[in-house]
Formats: sequence, C-alpha cells, structure tokens
Amino acid sequence: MLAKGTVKKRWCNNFVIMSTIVAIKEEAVDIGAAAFTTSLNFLSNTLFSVDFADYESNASQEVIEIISGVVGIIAKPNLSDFFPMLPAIDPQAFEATSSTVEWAIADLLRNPEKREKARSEIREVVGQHKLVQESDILALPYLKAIVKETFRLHPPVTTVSRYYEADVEIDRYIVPKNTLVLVNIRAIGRDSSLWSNPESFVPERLLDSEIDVKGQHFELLPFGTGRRICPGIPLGDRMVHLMVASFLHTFDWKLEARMRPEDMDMKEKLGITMHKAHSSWNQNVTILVTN
Ligand code: HEM
Repeated sequence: MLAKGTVKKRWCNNFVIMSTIVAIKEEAVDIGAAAFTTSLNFLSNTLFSVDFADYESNASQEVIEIISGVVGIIAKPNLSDFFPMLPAIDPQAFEATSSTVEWAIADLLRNPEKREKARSEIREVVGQHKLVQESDILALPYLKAIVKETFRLHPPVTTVSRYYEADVEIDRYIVPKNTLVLVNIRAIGRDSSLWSNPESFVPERLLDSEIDVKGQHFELLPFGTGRRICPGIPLGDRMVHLMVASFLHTFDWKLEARMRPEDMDMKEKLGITMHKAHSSWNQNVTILVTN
C-alpha cells in the first residue's frame, strides 16, 4: 500500500504527465478520456495501489466492463467488509466525474477571459512551478464557482427518481402511491424563475453565494438529495476540482487560428450520463505547455 498522501500526489502527477505527453506530441487531448482514465486510476490506487488504465492504450472501457462484472461477483459480504467502496464502483461514477471535467474545460474554452481569471487565481495560490494539491482548493473561490456553474448547466446525472409507496402531497400535488417520480435536475438548473440568464456560463453568480452541491439547496442538485444522495460526493467533487485546476494550471489552451469560441459545438449527448455530443472541439484545440 502507498502512504495516504502519496496516492493523491501520484494521481495528480499522472494526470498532468499523461496530458503533457499528448501535448508535447502536439496532438489534441480528449479531455473526457483523460479525466475518465484518471478517475479510474484514482480509485484503483486508493484501493489496490495500482493503475487500472492507461490513457494511450484505449483500455479504460475494457477495464470498466471488467470492474462491473467483478463487482457483481466479489462485492459479497466478505470482500466488501475489507473494501467498503467496492459496491459503489459503478461506471456511472467515473462517467459523471469525467463528463463534468470535460464540460468545465469546454465552457472555459468558450470564455477566454474567465479562463484567464481562473488561471491567475491558481497561479497566485499554487505558484508557477508546483502541482496543484488538494489543500490548495479551499483557497480557490473562483475555481469552486466554475465547478458549481458547470454542475448547474451540465449535471452529468440529469434525472433522479423516487418511488412512492404511499400517497404523498408535494406542494399541493397529490402523488398517488406506487408512482415513480422523475426529478429533472438539469431543467431545475436552467429554470429562469430560479436563475437569471440561465443558459449562460457565469461562475460569478456563485462566487459569494451560499448555494452548494450537497443536497440542501434545491436549485442545484447535481448529487441528488435526501436519503439516496450520492455517497461519492467527497470523492467526485474533489476529483473534479483537482482535475480542472491541474489542467488550467499546467496548460495554456487556445483554439486553432480559424476557430472562434462561439463556433464551438456544445451539443449534448445522453449516455449513461450527459456528455458532449461531439469531440470536434478537441481537434481544434492547441495545447501549449506552460510549466
Ligand atoms: C461528479 C461526480 C458525481 C456525480 C455528479 C454523481 C451524481 C449522483 C446522483 C445524482 C445520484 C443519485 C442521487 C439521488 O437519487 O438523490 C448518485 C448516486 C450514487 N452515486 Fe454518485 N455521482 C458522482 C460520483 C460518484 C462517485 C465517485 C461514487 C463512488 C465512488 C458515486 C457513487 C454513487 C452511488 C453508490 C450512488 C447510489 C446511491 C443510492 O442509490 O443510495 N458517485 N450519484
């Protein structure tokens, strides 16, 4: 087993190194795939001190399929007593984390002045030649606002469901027993009675706000709420912050000469979670290594 701090450091380093290799080769980075591989390796390092996947081998999907199968077999009482996280390993958890990172980077590519603001904040707190550490995140309010705003606009899990076993009254509506109620988190995040200018990416609106993502503020529920709230909040939220901060800190992003930010394709695709429909912006992004 690696020491506790080592896992985090190694994971963060891996993410930056993996992206740096691609950037040095002057290839486009598939942010979604890099984030997916990283979240997978973070968990495998935490549990087994090994990397399960490699960004360049395209093996992440195979690993996920194996994990799903293995979890079904081994998450029986004995093994999950030793590894309580095992039953929670679900492809959706990695998808949710990586799609949030992908959207945050996409929105920042479309908004260069916000990207620069976030980079200066990180540079000031972390310094030019160090890697972002988990302890730095607390001192990065603009980064935190960016992540919340990304969750508002692009919650990876768009809908949560509840099944009512008895008649219930909710806000003057009677929900009869045996009803499955679907709550559209994405629609709430874009509701104009709750948010001004809801379709725009404006992290500033959440900068000095008390609204958080832990299920207490019903206008922003990316992790759900109540008894079935996502148990992976601390891990998922931390991974998203660290990955977005590492990307911003380590690389300078720009679109290829002929492409304008407003021309980026921001269509969504519904899979296990909500991902970007096209990675076309990947092919139009030049990444310069700054550190
Ligand atoms: C950005 C990352 C993530 C997001 C946005 C997310 C979102 C969600 C949402 C919306 C739910 C349904 C909650 C409800 O019905 O109220 C859920 C459930 C769940 N999540 Fe996550 N999740 C993320 C990461 C993770 C991670 C990293 C893990 C575990 C390692 C995890 C494990 C679970 C489990 C086990 C459930 C089912 C809980 C239950 O039904 O009682 N999630 N997640």
